Amino acid sequence: MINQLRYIFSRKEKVKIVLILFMVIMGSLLELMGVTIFMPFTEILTNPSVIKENDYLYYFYDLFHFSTEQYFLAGLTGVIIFIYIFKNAFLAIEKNVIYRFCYSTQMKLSVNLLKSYMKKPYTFHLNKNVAELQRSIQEDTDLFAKGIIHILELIMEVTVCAVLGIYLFVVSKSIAALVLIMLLLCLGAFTALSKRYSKKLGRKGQKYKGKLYQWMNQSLGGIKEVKILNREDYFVSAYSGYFEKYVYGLRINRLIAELPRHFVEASCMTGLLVAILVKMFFGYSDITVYIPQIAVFAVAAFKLLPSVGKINSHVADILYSLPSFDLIYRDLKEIEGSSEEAHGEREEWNFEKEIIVKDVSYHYPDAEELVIDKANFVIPKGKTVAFIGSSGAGKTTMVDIILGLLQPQEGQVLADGLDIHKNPNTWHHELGYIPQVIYLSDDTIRNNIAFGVPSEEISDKAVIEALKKAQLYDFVENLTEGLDTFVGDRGVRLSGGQRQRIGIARALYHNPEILVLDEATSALDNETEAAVMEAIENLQGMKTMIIIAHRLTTIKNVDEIYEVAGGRVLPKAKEEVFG
Ligand SMILES: Nc1ncnc2c1ncn2[C@@H]1O[C@H](COP(=O)(O)OP(=O)(O)OP(=O)(O)O)[C@@H](O)[C@H]1O
Repeated sequence: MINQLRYIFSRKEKVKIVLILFMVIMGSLLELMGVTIFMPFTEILTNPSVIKENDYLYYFYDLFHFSTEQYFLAGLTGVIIFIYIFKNAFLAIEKNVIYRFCYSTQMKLSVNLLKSYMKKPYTFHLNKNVAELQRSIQEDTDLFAKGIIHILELIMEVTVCAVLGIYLFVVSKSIAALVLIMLLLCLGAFTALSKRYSKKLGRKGQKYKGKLYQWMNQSLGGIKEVKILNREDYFVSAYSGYFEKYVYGLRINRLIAELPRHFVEASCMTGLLVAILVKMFFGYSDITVYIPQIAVFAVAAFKLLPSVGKINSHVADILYSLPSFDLIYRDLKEIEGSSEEAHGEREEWNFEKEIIVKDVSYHYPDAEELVIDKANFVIPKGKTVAFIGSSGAGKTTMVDIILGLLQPQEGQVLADGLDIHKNPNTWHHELGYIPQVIYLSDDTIRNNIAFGVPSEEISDKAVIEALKKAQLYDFVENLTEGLDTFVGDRGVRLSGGQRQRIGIARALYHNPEILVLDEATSALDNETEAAVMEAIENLQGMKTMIIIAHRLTTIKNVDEIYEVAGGRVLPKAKEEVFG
């Protein structure tokens, strides 16, 4: 764990941790002062003449020229009040510093994880469940922050206990020894229990939390199909099943964390009282001799016992959050260096001539069979090329390779000699991509078209131009709020064809040289499909276009057709395709 923390925290944060530890030790010393100050207080209360008998007390009595013992006691009361106010103010500030540090760490890790996941190659996302990534970004970073709080609080409690323990030992060795033995026994037993169960429970909790996110996404993401098929109960029961397992783990871990507190309190109180009785029967019989000692022990016990209970609780909570420490460390380390930043900055580059696909072969990381086997073809600038083939033949795979999302195991894709997989940032600048299902965010039409461009940098002129080319401008112009119209979550307030054309406008916003279209014909009716295709056909000749065709009717006017079948990508004459 130490190595993980050393890796996760920056130099500046490590300095902050040292400062926090210093504050923690200061806080513990203040706690000690709060307790020790009661010893002279109770002594003077029971026997005022002690002021003159005790050299230290008399020194202060004389120094401040107190005329009576009552005034001295009043002065001492003032000091105690001050110490308590100062101590509690200091502890409040200390907590604020700890919380600020931990929650800003949580924010930093969450943002870093999101950024790192987004920078990972496309293949990383093919093998990952979105729910798991959501959980890591949200829940694991939350558990990490809580884990750090527990570690700092554990150090705080241990210091308090150690300092108070030493002090009690000075006051009365026999009582302190007995209490200490009781405490150590309790601590040992319960720490062993948490060690055995808490980390395991944490790992399971992490797994179930991922499942909860997954079922939440599935239930609400597919709400249309769910409602029509009346499958609400199925999704709710799967969700509640995982929640039951998740809360079981939470409950057991909380019990492991909380039980010792009560056990420790009961057993230590017993130890303390038995020790006093033993002293009384076998030592001096005059109970007043013990009053100051008992008072100190009472105050100390008041502080010490909850602290010991909390130590157990923190240990259990730290162990529960360890799987999140592991995950964050592993993910940040794995991501380090493999992000696409390694591909460097975008260069000034314009596509002028052709895309050459040269001996390209590809298989998915977890499969051996080649989906694309030695593909060779050329797409000249300004031409429209369609890929046809049966479902599962590899059309999308071929296009994803051209998009630079999938890196072929063999061969190259060269655009005017530029290896697109070595220069993805430069390449992507020339591309516009229109997927089958357009992802629309719950935002305005303007922001959905400029997608990812900060509001103040959006050019309305470019948005309108893109809408016109996508043949959607008339529709938007007639909306009361025009470009400011909200489209609803995933564009629920738009029709399928409108969503598709927003996708086209989005791809055109940057005025890219090459347009890649995964035809969404299956989702559209004939009339809408015709409108969408008309928008696309209008762009022919102006742009280089690559179309994944699902219906032959839509590609009558393309320049070239390639058929993907059995891993091969071969040109097809139009006469052959259309008979
Ligand atoms: N992430 C993946 N991991 C493993 N195999 C995959 C993955 N994605 C696709 N495949 C497999 O690769 C093959 C080609 O898939 P691809 O999506 O390219 O076909 P397609 O021609 O575009 O099909 P469709 O027309 O149905 O969209 C299929 O057999 C598919 O099962």
